[in-house]
Amino acid sequence: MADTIATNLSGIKHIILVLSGKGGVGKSSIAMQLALCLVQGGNKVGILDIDLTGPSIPRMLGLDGKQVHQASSGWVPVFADENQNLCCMSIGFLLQNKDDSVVWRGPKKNAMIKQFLTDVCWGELNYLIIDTPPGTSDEHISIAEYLKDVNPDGAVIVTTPQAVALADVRKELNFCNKVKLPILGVIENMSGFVCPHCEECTNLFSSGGGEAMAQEFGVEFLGRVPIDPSLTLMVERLDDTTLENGLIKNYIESNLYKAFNKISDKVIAKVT
Ligand SMILES: Nc1ncnc2c1ncn2[C@@H]1O[C@H](COP(=O)(O)OP(=O)(O)OP(=O)(O)O)[C@@H](O)[C@H]1O
Ligand code: SF4
Repeated sequence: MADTIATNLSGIKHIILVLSGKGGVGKSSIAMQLALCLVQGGNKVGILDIDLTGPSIPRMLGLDGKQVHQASSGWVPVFADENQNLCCMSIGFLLQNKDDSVVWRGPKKNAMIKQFLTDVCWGELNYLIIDTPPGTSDEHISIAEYLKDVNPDGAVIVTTPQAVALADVRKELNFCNKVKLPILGVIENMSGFVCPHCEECTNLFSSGGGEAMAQEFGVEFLGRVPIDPSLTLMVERLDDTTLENGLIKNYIESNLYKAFNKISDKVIAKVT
């Protein structure tokens, strides 16, 4: 089994998981932004969305309603751009209707995740970013187990400045230590609101919690990402425009890119 996964993923140079202790902290947005920064830097990138009950990657990349093509060699992931530099796989592409819900027990979820690793033709990629569900559930335990023989580079942990999200992240850090998944660092999302008029950053909640927690656990603090309402607008306005002319172009002009590009450089430095 492990051999099949290792063989199927052998063209991928780096595997990075994105985790969060709590839902809604922006884990999928962070996975998407990391992918966009890496593509912008000239890399070939894949996103695997293993959030089986709440897949958000297809919507975020404007790919809702797209279908996965079944080739003789396996599932062809959905490409988000004409140049085929960003591809993704999600349960969302396999559901008849995007509002269908997946109510599966652990074994069925594990089988699906394994199939994503063995049956998707990922080909040659510089990076595979794996977006996970919130918390530490069956999906996390199985992905850590399935990837054991391919030595993933590690996990990026996403939190927000609120104390409750930080407490949940502690559990996530402990989980990584338990399954021996290296921790690449912590990102504090929704950290302050940048005024669209003067670019002054106002901290709506206490700030610095993510950094303090990273210090306490001896892991790197990768940086802060501000709240930027244009992120939601960017995603909502995605239509048939190509990724380069739509999402990537708008993204690199936004405040988020300014903050995130530095974070993405730190992640690259950690894995290369
Ligand atoms: N920095 C940000 N600025 C503005 N909006 C943001 C930011 N980060 C995330 N959001 C918005 O917050 C919402 C939740 O984000 P997202 O879906 O990425 O969270 P999540 O942690 O993956 O959630 P879950 O795993 O529970 O589905 C989305 O509408 C997203 O657009
Ligand atoms: S931060 Fe400055 S420009 Fe923005 S709303 Fe406040 S006072 Fe106005």
